[in-house]
Amino acid sequence: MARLDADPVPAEVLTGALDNQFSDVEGQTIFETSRQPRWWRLVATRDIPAADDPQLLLMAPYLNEAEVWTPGEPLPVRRALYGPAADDAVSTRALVVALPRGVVAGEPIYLRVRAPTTLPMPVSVESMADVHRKDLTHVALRTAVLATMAVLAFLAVGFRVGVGETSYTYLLLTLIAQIGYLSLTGGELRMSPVLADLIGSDPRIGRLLGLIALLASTHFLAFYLNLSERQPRLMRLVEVCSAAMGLLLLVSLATPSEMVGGIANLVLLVVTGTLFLASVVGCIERQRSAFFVLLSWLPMFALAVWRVGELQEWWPVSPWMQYAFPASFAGAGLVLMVGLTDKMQQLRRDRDRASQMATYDKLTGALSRVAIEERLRDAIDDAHAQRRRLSIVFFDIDRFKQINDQHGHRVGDEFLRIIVLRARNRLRVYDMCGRYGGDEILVILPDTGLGEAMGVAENLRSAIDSRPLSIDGGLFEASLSIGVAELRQGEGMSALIERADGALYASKAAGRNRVSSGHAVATA
Ligand SMILES: Nc1nc2c(ncn2[C@@H]2O[C@H](COP(=O)(O)OP(=O)(O)OP(=O)(O)O)[C@@H](O)[C@H]2O)c(=O)[nH]1
Repeated sequence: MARLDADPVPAEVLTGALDNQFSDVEGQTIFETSRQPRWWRLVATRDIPAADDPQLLLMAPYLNEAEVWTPGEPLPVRRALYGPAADDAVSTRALVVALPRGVVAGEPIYLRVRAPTTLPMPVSVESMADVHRKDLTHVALRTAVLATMAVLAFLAVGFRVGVGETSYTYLLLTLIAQIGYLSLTGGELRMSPVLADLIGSDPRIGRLLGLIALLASTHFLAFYLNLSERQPRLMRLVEVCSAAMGLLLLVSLATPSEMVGGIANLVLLVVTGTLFLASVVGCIERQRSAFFVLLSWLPMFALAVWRVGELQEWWPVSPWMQYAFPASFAGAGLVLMVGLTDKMQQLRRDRDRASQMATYDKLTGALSRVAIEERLRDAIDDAHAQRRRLSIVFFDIDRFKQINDQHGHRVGDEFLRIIVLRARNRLRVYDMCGRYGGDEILVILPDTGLGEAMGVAENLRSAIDSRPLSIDGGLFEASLSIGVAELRQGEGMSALIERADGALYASKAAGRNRVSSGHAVATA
């Protein structure tokens, strides 16, 4: 292969008069860095008979356009992925030009190539049968990748609506922009003639979609890694990069300049490096989400480095890249979707644990003060609405302070725990028991009148008084002072508790270890 760094009129080139001005190019890839049309000369090293039905292929063309003069043909064949020069008879894998007379070794084929972006275009010759066979594989692979991403995008919509989590919107935006970018650069977009006409050959659109994908995925990953809290300094760097990307996004709309692409690549490098560093640090700190990010990014990162090497011509262009790169996008989307769902589950577990802690008292397992008050409020509303009876029992351990002072807090804790356990064992399943204060316990007895409630209270008192508590091998006498009150018509929670509390203190005042009702004092 050889290249001419000029664009003379075709007649001059085709006569071979300028052949000595062409410079040889190694490998089999057209890699056009100039934005001006340039001439290429391809010379076969062996004969290819016309019977093989040979076709010249220019792979992964994206926006590149080629005019091809095959031997013996006075007029060129024009080929492009989009526009009037597109050939719908073959897939978007390559620009295909028939070589109906076959190829004779040493005979030149001239190409005039216009490349609006710097992307390598490997060249090969295949039989028509091979073109069709490989086209089928190409379409199957590309469809699998794009369909996977589309399914992930649908799932992201479902999760966004179902779970109500904003980060799914960023994931959705990332996927949509990536699908757009891939189908634009891969040529699938031409299946929609309207879209193809509208944006098909505009280099700004690819850049724009690439930037949107990058911006959305950066936002998503920063949220996902919880960077603002865990690594605020890296977050600031990511914010600066995001602002730069936003600016580039606007600029890329205004100008098709290559500079935008160059700067965008630089920002991409910085932001990728930052997020990569953040996820490595996260992994060292055993942050679950960081493992997911690393898992999803490593293949993409490795392929991006490989691609840069190709673009820098450090190594030849690999044909599998046009499948591996999109597949890594789909893989990353899948891993992140799983990772995000895992995070949602973790959040739910945390929330459940927090709610469990807020509802139950850790030491005794009884309801917390907030929870027992809430239940009492509901029970009172029900009792008033359905004209049913409701009573409460309020008890306090006698001389509990002494236990703490003489035997220590640990024994005191165990004392409290056993008393509440015994009390709960004497209650019905629908009675509710909560720790109201330090050693004060409130019991709600639905559908219960004062007389019956006094019986329950007496039962509780004797459950503690009748048998000493066994703690750490020692036996401890314990007793309860109890107040009972039945809900009166129109009475609210505070008034009811106040009456039960008053009765409790009446029990204390009368010598402890006894049950009192809202009015009278009952002796043990
Ligand atoms: N071990 C332990 N002690 C607690 C806990 N919560 C409160 N207390 C203690 O319980 C004691 C409550 O004392 P009071 O009810 O005021 O007095 P008392 O000694 O029980 O005397 P009377 O109630 O008058 O019979 C205080 O010494 C608190 O420090 C707890 O969770 N664990």
